[in-house]
Amino acid sequence: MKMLIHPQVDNGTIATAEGFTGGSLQCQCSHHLVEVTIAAQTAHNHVCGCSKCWKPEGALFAQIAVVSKDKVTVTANADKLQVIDESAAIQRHACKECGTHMYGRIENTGHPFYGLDFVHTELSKQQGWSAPEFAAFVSSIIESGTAPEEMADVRATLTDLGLVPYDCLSPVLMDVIAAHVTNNQ
Ligand SMILES: N[C@@H](CCC(=O)N[C@@H](CS)C(=O)NCC(=O)O)C(=O)O
Ligand SMILES: [Zn+2]
Ligand SMILES: [Zn+2]
Repeated sequence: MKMLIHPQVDNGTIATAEGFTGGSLQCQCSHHLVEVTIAAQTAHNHVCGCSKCWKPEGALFAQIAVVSKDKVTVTANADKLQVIDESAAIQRHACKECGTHMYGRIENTGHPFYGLDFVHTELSKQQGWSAPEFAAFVSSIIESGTAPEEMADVRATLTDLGLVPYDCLSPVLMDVIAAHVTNNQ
């Protein structure tokens, strides 16, 4: 049975636009919206099944990509942002009013992904952001209430959508982490 994964991928993904140089993200408030401007194309876009990443209402997965933190600026209503868990590796800055996560930043300079921010490009009106490539932390959706019996359908749906399911990150990103650990011993 086909499962609903996330509105950005359920009906096919929007292709990456060549020459795309960024845009802005808005939170879901009806007024005084938090706005984050991203002055670059994103990379490693994927859907994430972990319990910590923000998902729109009803979605099984989050949609998330990375971009250099130097390219990320809060351009409106920054006072509405708060870090939801100071102890997490990814400091997720969320709107206090609507709960939308606007960007996640790694502050630990020794982290393999230090320098990258995590952003939900579904919050942008612009089209052409890097397209989702894979599915991460698939088994983790069980921690948010999906029955283990449904996992075969979830994995088959992801595969049909061209999003290879992984239970951690993609091999390319796992290699980045392993190389970082090795080079810092
Ligand atoms: N099974 C856990 C996995 C959480 C997890 O490790 N998430 C990954 C992908 S976003 C991560 O890198 N987390 C770091 C963090 O949340 O700071 C859950 O669902 O809560
Ligand atoms: Zn908001
Ligand atoms: Zn996640």
